[in-house]
Amino acid sequence: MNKRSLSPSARSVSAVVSPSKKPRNSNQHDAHFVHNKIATADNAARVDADPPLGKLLASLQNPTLQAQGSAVVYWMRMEDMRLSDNRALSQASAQAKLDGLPLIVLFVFSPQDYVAHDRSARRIDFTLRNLRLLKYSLAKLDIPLHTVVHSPRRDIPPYVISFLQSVRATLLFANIEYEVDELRRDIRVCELAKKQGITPTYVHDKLIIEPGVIKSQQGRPYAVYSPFQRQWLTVLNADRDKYLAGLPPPEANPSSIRDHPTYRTLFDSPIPDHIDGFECADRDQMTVTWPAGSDAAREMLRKFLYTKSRSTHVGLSDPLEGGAEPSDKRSRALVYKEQRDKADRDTTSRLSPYLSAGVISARECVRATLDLLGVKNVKADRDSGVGMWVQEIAWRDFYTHVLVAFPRVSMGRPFQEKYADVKWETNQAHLDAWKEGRTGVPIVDAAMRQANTMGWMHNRARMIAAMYLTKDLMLDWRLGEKHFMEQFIDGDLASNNGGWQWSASTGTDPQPYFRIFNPYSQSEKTDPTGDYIRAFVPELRKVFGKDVHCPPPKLADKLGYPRPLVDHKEARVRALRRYKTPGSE
Ligand SMILES: Cc1cc2nc3c(=O)[nH]c(=O)nc-3n(C[C@H](O)[C@H](O)[C@H](O)COP(=O)(O)OP(=O)(O)OC[C@H]3O[C@@H](n4cnc5c(N)ncnc54)[C@H](O)[C@@H]3O)c2cc1C
Repeated sequence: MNKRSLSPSARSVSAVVSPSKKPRNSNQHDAHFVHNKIATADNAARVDADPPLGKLLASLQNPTLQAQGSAVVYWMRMEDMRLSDNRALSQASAQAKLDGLPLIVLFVFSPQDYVAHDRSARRIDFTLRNLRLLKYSLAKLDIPLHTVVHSPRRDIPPYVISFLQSVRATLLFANIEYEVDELRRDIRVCELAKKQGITPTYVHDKLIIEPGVIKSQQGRPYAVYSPFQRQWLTVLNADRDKYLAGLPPPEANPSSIRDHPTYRTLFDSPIPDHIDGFECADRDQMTVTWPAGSDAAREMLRKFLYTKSRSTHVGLSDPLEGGAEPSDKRSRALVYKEQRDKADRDTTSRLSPYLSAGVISARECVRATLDLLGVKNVKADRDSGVGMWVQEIAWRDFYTHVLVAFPRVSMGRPFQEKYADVKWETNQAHLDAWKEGRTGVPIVDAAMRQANTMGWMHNRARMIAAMYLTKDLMLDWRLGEKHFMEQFIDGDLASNNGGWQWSASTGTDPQPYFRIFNPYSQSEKTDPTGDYIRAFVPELRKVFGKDVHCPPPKLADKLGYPRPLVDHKEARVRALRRYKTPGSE
């Protein structure tokens, strides 16, 4: 994401809304690091007119032939934390074998980027936990994983080049990160590499179909999901082997690398216990609820595809723990269409942290649906459970395509500029109550407390909580976007921004502003048993029936549960007025 230093006139989101607290992720590397959040409309338009992915791909054209080095480097990033089915790693390994060279893996921690991206301590800790497993698996293949904490972030390109020089490597492989800052960083790496006789190779890996392929008849990127998804499916099934091919893990290095005077020390590089400023306060709970590693991710995928949902797994729990009955007809995947909007059971896969960190590939998820159905063609229809689930994977592709084609969305701008002037409230007390789950609307409070305890939220709950912040409390969607990133273990800029702009009715393919969720009727649909609310809102643990969705004032007072911050009907009228004429009171 590129939210920093977009222009001298770029403003911080806190300035538009209310004085915000000191950033919780400030740390010793970044005590003076300030990142601006909202680009001017002109600057955003300039970046949209010439998106940086095109520049990166152009700078990879016509590489000059380089003298062979002594090693090949794969630069692992936060989104590709697995060994198998990893395109850049696989290509790096194949090249190393071809050239008879050792393979070295590099990982650069960049605290300033974590601040700029509002990364949560949970997401950073998940990265560290995965890296520990990866380091172990790589070491068994005699492949060193070299890690470094690097600040300031603007110096990462020269650092990476100097690392390659220090290990006498002339080939660099990496998977593309699609956020603006990261693309600009990689363009700079390419510029420096050219001067130093190094050939970089950047490949598409994150998505099923890479950005740029799915276009409208006019050759433009889609800003609406349904036609995007239809074409996505056609393109995918027309070239299934290309888009879904699995790739082997890297081959082992010769064991002699461990005696090599330069390379042997790379094996000693430690995985830090934590990154300063990102200490994960509930690491133990996170470790149980979101176990690290590709094996855990695969087991979660298997359980989703082949076993039933459980009411015991609403909140913090071990997803790998037994108890789920194998079911060939009622597995979560097969009844996903009917059940996915229910938050009172583990109806969805809960794979988002693993997909966001690349612990499992989206390709593997889609391949697994083919095995489940025993078919060759990918199904992504609205009539079947599995088809609906594949549509969610397509949403993930869609939002990253949007980010690449319209980088403005990651620069704090609404996709629809006409809503840039919508008048937001300035109310720190309301914002705090929303964050802490004290709005007096049980489904919203359950959702927010689920985020606070699990670092994750059910999709429908995210929509309800986001819609409530923006339409009922009339608070700026960028505050919610930032808060989710700071809380979630699955924080992904494209999906989070897409989800927020959809809910705030400012984005591509948004919920129209006049369709405003009624949180009480949403609650009855999303949590028909009330188990979700009772799991996260202990004040209401003994309340059943309709009251749990909307406790009568006297009951709420007796239970010590807050009264609603705003009246939904009145808030709705205010939102309609302000959206209809942006700028009006
Ligand atoms: C306001 C808001 C913020 C969000 N922030 C994030 C985020 O930071 N990271 C994130 O991964 N998802 C985000 N989402 C999308 C979605 O809520 C989560 O992906 C989903 O809840 C994860 O649960 P799951 O893995 O059980 O999903 P499943 O229902 O099992 O879906 C499978 C996978 O499809 C993808 N997916 C599902 N729904 C969406 C969607 N609406 N948009 C994009 N991809 C989707 C995810 O990778 C998910 O793991 C957000 C949605 C909203 C409304």
